[in-house]
Amino acid sequence: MTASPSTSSGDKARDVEKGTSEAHLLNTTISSLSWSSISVTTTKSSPSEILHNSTGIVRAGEILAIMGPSGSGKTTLLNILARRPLPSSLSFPSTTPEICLNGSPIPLSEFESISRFVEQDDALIGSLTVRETLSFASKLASRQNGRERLARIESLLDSFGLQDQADTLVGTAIRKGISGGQKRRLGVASQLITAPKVLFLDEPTSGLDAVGSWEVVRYLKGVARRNNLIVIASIHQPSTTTFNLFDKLLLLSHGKTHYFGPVGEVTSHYEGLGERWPVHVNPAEVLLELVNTDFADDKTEARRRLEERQQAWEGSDRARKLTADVASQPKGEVVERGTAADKKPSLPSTVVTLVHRSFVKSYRDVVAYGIRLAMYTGLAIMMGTVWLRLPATQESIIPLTNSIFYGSAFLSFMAVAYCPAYLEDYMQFIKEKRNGLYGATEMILSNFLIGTPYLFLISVVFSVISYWLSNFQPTAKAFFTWVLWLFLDLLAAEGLVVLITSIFPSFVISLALVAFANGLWMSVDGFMVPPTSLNVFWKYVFHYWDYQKYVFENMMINEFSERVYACATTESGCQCMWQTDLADQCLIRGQGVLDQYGYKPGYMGKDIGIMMGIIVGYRVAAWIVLKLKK
Ligand SMILES: Nc1ncnc2c1ncn2[C@@H]1O[C@H](COP(=O)(O)OP(=O)(O)OP(=O)(O)O)[C@@H](O)[C@H]1O
Repeated sequence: MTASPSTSSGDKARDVEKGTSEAHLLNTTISSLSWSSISVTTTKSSPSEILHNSTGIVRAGEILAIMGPSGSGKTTLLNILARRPLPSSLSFPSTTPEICLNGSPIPLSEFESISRFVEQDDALIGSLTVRETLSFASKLASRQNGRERLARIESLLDSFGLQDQADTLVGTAIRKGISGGQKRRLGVASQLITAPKVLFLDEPTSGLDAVGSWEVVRYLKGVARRNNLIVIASIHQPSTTTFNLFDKLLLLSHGKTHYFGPVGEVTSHYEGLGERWPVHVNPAEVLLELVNTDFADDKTEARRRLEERQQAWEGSDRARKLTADVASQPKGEVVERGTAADKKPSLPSTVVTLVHRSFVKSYRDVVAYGIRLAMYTGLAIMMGTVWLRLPATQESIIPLTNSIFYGSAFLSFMAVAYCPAYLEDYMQFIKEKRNGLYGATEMILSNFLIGTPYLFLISVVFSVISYWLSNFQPTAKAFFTWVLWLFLDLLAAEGLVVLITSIFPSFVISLALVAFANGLWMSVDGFMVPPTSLNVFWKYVFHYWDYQKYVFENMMINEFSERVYACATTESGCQCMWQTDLADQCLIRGQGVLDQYGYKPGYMGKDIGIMMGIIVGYRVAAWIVLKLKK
C-alpha cells in the first residue's frame, strides 16, 4: 500500500465534506426503503433455500453494506431489492415480496425511475473521456437543457473527485486511462446523473486496493449523506477504514441473516453472544470468519455453531425491533417522483445519441472499424496482385471465377473480426437496458446506422484497389454493380454477426458459430457445387436463403454476361474451352460460362430485394433476441 487512506486523501475527503452544487441530487421525497421476510429457493425438483426470511430497512442518507462469504446470497438479495427479474432457476416460495418506499410498494416503472444499479463490471466505454461518459449517460437518461446538463456534469465531477481527469480517456486494452478506483467512481457518478434517490451497487470495491476501495466508499458516503440518498451495496471484505464508513450492516451466511443494524453495534451484538472480539483485527475479517464454515477443520461442529449464532440473532431484541420497525412504518406516499423519468428522451433522440457515441468510439478505438478497414485494404492489395491484370482470354475465366468467389466469401467470412467490438456494445446495451435507459429498437437501429457508412467505405476501398488491378469487366456500370454487391454482402455478414453474438454473447462461442455459419454459406453458395448439380437437401434447405449465393451469382453475371473472351489459337487452329455461338470467331461468349451454373441476367432487382430481405431479417431476428434478453 502506498499511503494510508486517512492521510493521503485528506484533501479529497475535505472536498467531499465541503460538498458542491448538488441541488439536483437532493432527495426530499423518499424517507426509507424496507423489505420483509424475503425467501428464495431454487426451482429444482429438490429445492434448496438461497435466501431465508430477509427483513431490513434503510433510511434516507444511510449506506448499507450487505456482507457475507462467497455464495451467501448477497447478489441475489441485491437484485431482488433492486427489483430485477429473478432468473428462471430461482423462485419465491410464497408471493413476490414487496420492496417498499416510504412504507408502501410502488409500481415497477416508478421504482425504476428513482433507482439505479451500478454493476460490478463497470462496462464503461474505454475510448470516451470521463466528461463524455457523463455527458452521454445524461443524454441517454433524460431530456435536459444544455445548461442544466453541464451543471450536473461539473457537479458530479467535483463530487467524485474526477475534475482533474475530466478530459482523460477511461482507457482501453491498448490505451492506459484512469485508475481502477476512478473508473468505479465514474461508474457511480454516471448513474447519479439522473438524480436517483436509491442506488444499488454490486461489489463496488472488488478488484481495488485498500486506498482505492476507501475512496470509492468515502465519496459515495459523502454524496449519500449530503443528499439524503439511500445506498445499498454488496461488499466482499472491506478494510477496517472502509468498513467503518458504512452506516448499517447486513451480515449473511447461507442465505440467512446473522446481523442487521448499525455497523458500530455489531461488536456488542457478538460480545453479547459470548464471542471474544479480538482487538487490532479488521472487524470485517472477524465477522466473515464467524459466519464462514468453508475452511473449518470440523465442518459439522462449525455448522452447529453457525446455526446457534443465527438462532441467537433471530431471537435477539435487535431482530425483533427490526421486524417491528419495518411493520410499523408509516405508510407514506412517494409524493414527487423522479424527475428523470418524466422527461425521458424520445426514440430518435436516443438513437442519435447512441450513433454519436458509437461514432466517437469508432474513430478512437481501432478495434471497432480501423483494424477491419486495414485488414480489408491489405486483402484487396493481396488479391489484386495475385489475380493481376488478367486478360480477357479463356485462361482467365477460371481465375476470375475463383476471385469472385474468394473475394465475396472471404470478405463476409472476415466479418468475424466484428465479434469483439459488437460484444462490447452488447454488454453496454445489457447494462443500460437493465437501468431502463433504452431498449432493443434503439440498439439495433443505432448499430445499423453507425455500421452502414463504414461498410460502404470498406466496399469502395476494397473494390477500387482489387477490381481494377485484377481487370474485371472494365466499365463504370460493372464496377458500381460490383461495389453494390460487395456492400450488400458486408451488410448481411455484419447482420449475421449481430444475430449470433446477441444469441450467444461469448467471444469464443460467437466467433466459432459465425465462422461455422459462413463456412456453411460458402459451401452452398453455388461455387463449390454449381446450383445445377447441388443436391436437393442443401439446395432447398439452405441455398436459397444463403446471402452469399446472391452475391456470387450477381457478381458472376456482372463479369460474364456482357463480355467475350478469346479462345486459344494453336498451330492446329482455334481451341475454345467453352463452346458458344462465337466459336467460329475463336471467341467465348461469357454467357456460356454462366450457363453451367444456370445463371441468367435480368433478375438483379429481384435479387437485391431478396438480399435486403435477408439483411433486414437478420436485424429483426437480433431485435427479437435483444427484446427477450433480461
Ligand atoms: N440463478 C441461480 N440458479 C441457481 N442457484 C443460484 C443462482 N444464482 C445464485 N445461485 C446460488 O445461490 C447462492 C447465493 O448466490 P449469490 O450469487 O447471491 O451469492 P454471493 O454472496 O453474491 O456470492 P459471491 O460473493 O461469490 O458473488 C449460491 O449458492 C449460488 O450458487
